[in-house]
Amino acid sequence: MVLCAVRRQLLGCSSSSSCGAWARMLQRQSSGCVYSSTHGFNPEEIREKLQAFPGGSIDLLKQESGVAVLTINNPSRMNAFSGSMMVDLEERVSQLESWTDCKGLIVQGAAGTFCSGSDLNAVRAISNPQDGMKMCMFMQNALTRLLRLPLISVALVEGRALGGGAELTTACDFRLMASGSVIQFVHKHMGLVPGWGGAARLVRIVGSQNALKLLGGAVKVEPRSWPADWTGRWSPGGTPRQRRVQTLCYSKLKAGSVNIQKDLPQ
Ligand SMILES: CCC(=O)SCCNC(=O)CCNC(=O)[C@H](O)C(C)(C)COP(=O)(O)OP(=O)(O)OC[C@H]1O[C@@H](n2cnc3c(N)ncnc32)[C@H](O)[C@@H]1OP(=O)(O)O
Repeated sequence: MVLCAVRRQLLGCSSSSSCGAWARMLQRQSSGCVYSSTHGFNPEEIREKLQAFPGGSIDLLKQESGVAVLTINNPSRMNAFSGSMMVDLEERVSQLESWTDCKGLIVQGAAGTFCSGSDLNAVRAISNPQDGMKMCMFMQNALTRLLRLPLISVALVEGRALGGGAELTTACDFRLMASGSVIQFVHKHMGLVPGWGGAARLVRIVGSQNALKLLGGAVKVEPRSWPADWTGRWSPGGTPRQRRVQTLCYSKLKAGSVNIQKDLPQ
């Protein structure tokens, strides 16, 4: 009962029926991967290969408020994803799937930057196309499950979100960018297409023409250069859902670890 009251307060519901409506609105398929054995995908096999490239971690902080914080933590490589971090991510998503009282998720990078994509050393070492494909399938599954969590998720972007880091931001409901931050799909500079499902998600967020510009031109997205629903500069009115996200972000700000006031409405 107490939990329901807290949930209602956070979601701004005035009655249990409107609370139920919110729950239904947020209801999304919380399981179900893109790739399974019917596609010849064996997660166990690729998990083992990824674990051979250690470094960094993906940390999950479950707060009593029901808001979780997922931190990409590999500062010596600008929070690039090592192989073991990919496996970590999948495990953290599983933990979030089973935490039924979780209402919100903030995805952030450690040490003032978001994520510089795949660890290039690991990418180079996974030298055959078959394993590269399996790694992409693995990350697409993990990020699809992240996006389908029945909660509100926000990518809090400080510093750079490059390559796979940019793709990760598209697996969240909203992106909130700190001053001076950049999201950039740098894949084309490396002769790559987004392998973590970011292109398909991007089309849904910004439309196909804008997605083509961002991907084909490796255009830098900066806090004030793109529409509000992309960079998180919400109008004071906003939709109810956007207001809930702002509430979540403000509580994060109050906790004191991120300084992004400049990009939020006063
Ligand atoms: C899914 C497909 C993908 O994600 S492909 C990967 C796409 N990402 C990239 O191409 C980003 C490559 N990195 C960079 O451009 C720069 O390091 C950025 C992030 C701009 C930071 O530049 P700067 O501030 O000058 O720092 P720096 O280059 O000295 O980097 C610090 C240390 O971090 C490392 N680092 C950075 N990014 C990665 C990465 N993706 N994989 C592996 N290591 C990375 C750098 O090598 C550097 O390490 P070290 O201090 O020289 O040992």
